[in-house]
Amino acid sequence: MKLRGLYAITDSQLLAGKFLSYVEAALEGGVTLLQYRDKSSDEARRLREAEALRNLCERYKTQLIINDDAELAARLNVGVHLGQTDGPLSPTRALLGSKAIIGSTCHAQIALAEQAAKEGASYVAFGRFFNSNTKPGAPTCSLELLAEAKRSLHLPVCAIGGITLDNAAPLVEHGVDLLAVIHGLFGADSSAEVTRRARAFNELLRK
Ligand SMILES: Cc1ncc(COP(=O)(O)OP(=O)(O)O)c(N)n1
Ligand SMILES: Cc1nc(C(=O)O)sc1CCOP(=O)(O)O
Ligand SMILES: [Mg+2]
Repeated sequence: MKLRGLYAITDSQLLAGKFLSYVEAALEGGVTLLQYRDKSSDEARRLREAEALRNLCERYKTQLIINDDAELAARLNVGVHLGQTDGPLSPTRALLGSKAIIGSTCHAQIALAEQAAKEGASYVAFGRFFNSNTKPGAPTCSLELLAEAKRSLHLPVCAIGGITLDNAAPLVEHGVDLLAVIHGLFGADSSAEVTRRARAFNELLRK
């Protein structure tokens, strides 16, 4: 499967009161990967929401990825995204199996991406590229690193951090496969606007 397109990531605060309607609006506009990102420790709610997302994703033929939590991903038989402090990649690959999508945060370091590739990552994520409402303190990454990543790695490359329709084009020009977006997608005033934005992100990646 080709991993290229919009990578929509949920945010429990931003989506409060409109969680499923906004996610469905994004799926309507086209989403290659949907990440469930919830930093709470409310296990019951996390399971309920992740199951609801899995059902939606099945309807729209979108792949669901769970942030941080390989056990929950294994329980739902979906993919996982791991940061540098979220646990080792190789045992997660063994747990989820060869077909599961596993992503790895590599900040601005090609060496981290090479290591992730060796350990079985399905894609590598670099960021942050712009000012981020969601994670203002994330380390920064340059556009030049993307071109280097495309040259030296044989995995889909994902960009994250402050991405909007107004600033995404240079990322695509530098070879990005996946645009990972929270606020620039779900910070919209209406579900119709979420769908419009999702379509427009995909349009950028088709060029
Ligand atoms: C696609 C994607 N890229 C990077 C991250 C960040 O992961 P991490 O560094 O573990 O930070 P948290 O998201 O867990 O706060 C991501 N989630 N998704
Ligand atoms: C979760 C996350 N990780 C980042 C990284 O650089 O690793 S930036 C980020 C936040 C992405 O949200 P927004 O699109 O609202 O900026
Ligand atoms: Mg994490």
